[in-house]
Amino acid sequence: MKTQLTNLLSIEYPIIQGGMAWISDAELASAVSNAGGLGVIAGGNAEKALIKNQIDLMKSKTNKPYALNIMLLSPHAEDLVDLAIEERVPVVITGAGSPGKHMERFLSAGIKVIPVVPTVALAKRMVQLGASAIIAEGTEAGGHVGELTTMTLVPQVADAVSVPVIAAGGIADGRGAAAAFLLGAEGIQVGTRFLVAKECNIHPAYKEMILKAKDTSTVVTGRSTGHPVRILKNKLYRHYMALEKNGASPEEIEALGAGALRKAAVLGDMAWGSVMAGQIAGLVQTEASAKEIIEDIFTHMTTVMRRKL
Ligand SMILES: O=C(O)COc1ccc(-c2c[nH]c(CNC(=O)Nc3ncc(Sc4ccccn4)s3)n2)cc1
Repeated sequence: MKTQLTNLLSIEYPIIQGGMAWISDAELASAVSNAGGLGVIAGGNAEKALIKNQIDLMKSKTNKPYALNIMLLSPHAEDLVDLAIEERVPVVITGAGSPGKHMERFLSAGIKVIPVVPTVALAKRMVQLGASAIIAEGTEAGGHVGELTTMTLVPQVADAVSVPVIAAGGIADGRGAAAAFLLGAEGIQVGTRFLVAKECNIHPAYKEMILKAKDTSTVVTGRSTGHPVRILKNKLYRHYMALEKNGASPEEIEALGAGALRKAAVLGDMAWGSVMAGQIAGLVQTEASAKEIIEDIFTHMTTVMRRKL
């Protein structure tokens, strides 16, 4: 399927795998890239050496395009900016902040930058700074989220910028993909459904929790600390709510989240880990390979579009 995004990135399908901290490693990313999408290695809060290993592994597993996702709240973000330039990473995706101060260095190194944004204003600012495309991520997404829904954010960003827009948040099958393209997107970003990809190395308990999730299984915590994050409801969530209700300080609440995502993804602690997932988790019912997931989404999308149009 050709779109402005597949042309820009030289990929076969207009799909980007969500860069999920502690989850999106070279095994998942290379499977997605080899299947024709854009595989993404997540920098998360990891140190430079660990991500360099993942980039080396990626280069050994695929010669297709891929991206490094740099989470700008990370204390190691500056190091990962250096690493992306040193390793000549083809695409950098940024999240949880504005990559403005790094844009010139990325562009000078020939790196395509695709910021994730939660608002039109940020999208316009990023394009002015030289972004090659924009991921407009709705509040339906897992992890760190803005306030606007995908349905409302995507068409407004598409009207506001001249570069390709990728829709993210709440997309897991052909219907979501069809909706995204009708809203003006040139591609989609999918995170939650790739959590149950066979090549995704999260703890089996995490996958089980995604497969059992319902429409109302997620909630956004941390609005009071300025870092709203969508997670599956569990004991950690109920403890967050009790702290917020009892007037705990933002520092106390933030402290609860430190290392909580690793606790969920690596250690499989579904009670006290931060089990990040999007609202579409309720639609994710079966495990499959990254290739099967990608082909299912676009086959389903073609069927839906033919039937409806
Ligand atoms: O600088 C400004 O004006 C504010 O700019 C932005 C504000 C928000 C965003 C944004 C929203 N969503 C995304 C992309 N998605 C994400 O970044 N999702 C994430 N999930 C888990 C993460 S790790 C984390 C994060 C917060 C607290 C604790 N841990 S990051 N970026 C992007 C830019």
